[in-house]
Amino acid sequence: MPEAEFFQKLEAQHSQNLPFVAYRKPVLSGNSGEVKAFLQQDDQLHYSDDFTECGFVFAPFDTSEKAVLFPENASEKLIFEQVISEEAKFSDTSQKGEIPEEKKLTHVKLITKAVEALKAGAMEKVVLSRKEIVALDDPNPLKLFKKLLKIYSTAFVYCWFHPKVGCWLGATPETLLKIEGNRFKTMALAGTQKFSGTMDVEWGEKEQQEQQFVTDSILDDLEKAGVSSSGVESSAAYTTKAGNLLHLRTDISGKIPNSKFSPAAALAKEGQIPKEDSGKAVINRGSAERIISAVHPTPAVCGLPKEKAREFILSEENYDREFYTGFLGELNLQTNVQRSRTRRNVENLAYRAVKKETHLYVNLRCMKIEENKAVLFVGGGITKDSVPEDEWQETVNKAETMKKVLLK
Ligand SMILES: C=C(O[C@@H]1C=C(C(=O)O)C=C[C@H]1O)C(=O)O
Repeated sequence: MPEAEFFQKLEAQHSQNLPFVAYRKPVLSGNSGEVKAFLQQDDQLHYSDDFTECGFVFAPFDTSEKAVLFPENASEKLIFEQVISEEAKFSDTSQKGEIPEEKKLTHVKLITKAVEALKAGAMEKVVLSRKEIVALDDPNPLKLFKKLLKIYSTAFVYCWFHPKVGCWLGATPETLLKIEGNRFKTMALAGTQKFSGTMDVEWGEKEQQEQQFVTDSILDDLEKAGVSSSGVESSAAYTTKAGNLLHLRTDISGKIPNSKFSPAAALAKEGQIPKEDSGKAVINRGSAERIISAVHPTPAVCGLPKEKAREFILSEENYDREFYTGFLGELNLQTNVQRSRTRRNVENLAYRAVKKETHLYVNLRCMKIEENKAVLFVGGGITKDSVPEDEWQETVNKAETMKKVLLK
């Protein structure tokens, strides 16, 4: 579909106050990327019960709250191919968008309190965040989405709207979980410094340690979800760029086990679902739920130990994160896999395999649009070695990702 038609349809959807999401996955090679959209046909609010549904999911940070779903069978799907040109430059925000001193004092105070708790051994890491409000001249979310598409080609870029929930936009560098068939991928992303023209940088002890916490904890959570460490590969930590920032990243991948931990097989045995449904597809869908619940929220956005950090966040942050540090993306979508047309494959019709794919991202570098203002959400990992002033500056740097498309 031509780009102009894609955006006309989205504008029409938005002006009718109907739910939609438009998004593009990171473009890591080549010079084009697919921009897709789900346009829900009415304004009903659907939820995902257990991540076995098919569609686009938008989940909050707080796991006690429900994840919103745009069901695939209740949505029109659109797609266009975006040609990636050299990353467009928008305003240099470093001198603009003054933040009131009081905001800084409040955040520094919160971090100081956390460092004391960390030094006393209450936790090993806690991720603390804040929100920041920027007035908008033009709050049209689709215009902002177009700008995000242009400047952040290696991020997952999205614009999500539901009249009963709100409007969110973001450009996140972090995958929560990708599942293709019986293979999964995830990442441990933490540690931040400003990009100053080179990827060849040194990382301090604090950053290396906080990133290692994330890697270890994800591996641990996977093991608890039935993915044994022998089936998991993880890379060495390396430097990756996200907008004007650098992070430390470890890639983790592996095979999802079936049978033993399969809720589907168990249900079939108990006669709760038909025997034929205890097959692989169902098994893997059950596994998706188990893995999502095991890893989210990772210590990249919550902390360690997870429950203590979560309690600290909910009681001390003093605002509602809503969907920031939640996750979003494609859930159990069918993709056609073309296999070679060998005689055996042709006879077995195996050249037209259908795979289910789930691709979820952590909702970071994001904002909520409310009438004539944007509410930005930014945070960072705190350990006992954190310097409160530096942690404040890190949130200022992170806020630039969204400010680049907001400020003139
Ligand atoms: C919490 C955020 O980012 C996360 C925290 C990071 C850190 O503490 O260094 C780095 C990347 C993200 O995992 C955010 O962008 O708001």
